[in-house]
Amino acid sequence: MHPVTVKHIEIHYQKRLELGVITSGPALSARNLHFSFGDVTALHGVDLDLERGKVTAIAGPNGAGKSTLIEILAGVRTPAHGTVDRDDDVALVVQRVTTPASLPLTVRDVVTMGTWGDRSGRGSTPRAAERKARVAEALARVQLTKYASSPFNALSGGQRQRVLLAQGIARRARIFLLDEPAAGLDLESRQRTRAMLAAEAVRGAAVACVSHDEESIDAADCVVRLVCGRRVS
Ligand SMILES: Nc1ncnc2c1ncn2[C@@H]1O[C@H](COP(=O)(O)OP(=O)(O)OP(=O)(O)O)[C@@H](O)[C@H]1O
Repeated sequence: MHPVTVKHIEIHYQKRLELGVITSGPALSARNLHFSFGDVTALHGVDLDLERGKVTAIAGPNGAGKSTLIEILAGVRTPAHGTVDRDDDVALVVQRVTTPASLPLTVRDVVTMGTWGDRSGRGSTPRAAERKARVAEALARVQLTKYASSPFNALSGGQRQRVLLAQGIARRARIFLLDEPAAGLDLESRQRTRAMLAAEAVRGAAVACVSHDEESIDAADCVVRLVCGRRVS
């Protein structure tokens, strides 16, 4: 298999846009978001749009409000003021996740959960054979096929984040929100993760990713910078 370069991805994306496979315009629009933890203001009047087919890096120093913003965009937290408009289903890839010891799930189980029900509003619940195919495809896309039968908790933090990414892929989510998917990863793993996210954008998803490392910020199509809960660029 040939390596997929950023140039390949850009050309592929342009073609899909020209062919109308990807529609332009934001998949998610947030306006005037405010949020506080008691006396601590985490977000102060933040606006942002996430475009289909693009990777947006959410950058800023520690405590700037990046995780809070991602959680509000995902609907996990409710803003004190402001609105989030989105049509599509969201896949949230959080930083640290484990399953309870009393609930021993395999990697395949966690990805399969992505195919349960139909939260996308784009059709009926997929049948068993389609669910199985989607899970296999999603695991292959995040390069975790060989771990399918492993206990979820036995994987590294970065691998577990990729399992959550695969869950979103299996669900056909069109918006991916990731909290520091590159944290603690080596250079090769960071590059691989960036390529996976770029590939989802090429397929028309809107991807937003909290990023600390400069390479990921430079590689993103758009950058949203927060400082002390305010958007500065
Ligand atoms: N559960 C909480 N209770 C109280 N304050 C909190 C809580 N979570 C976050 N905060 C505060 O809200 C502000 C924004 O935090 P947030 O985690 O969103 O920042 P961040 O940019 O993601 O930081 P980091 O880069 O360190 O992960 C910080 O001042 C933080 O101390």
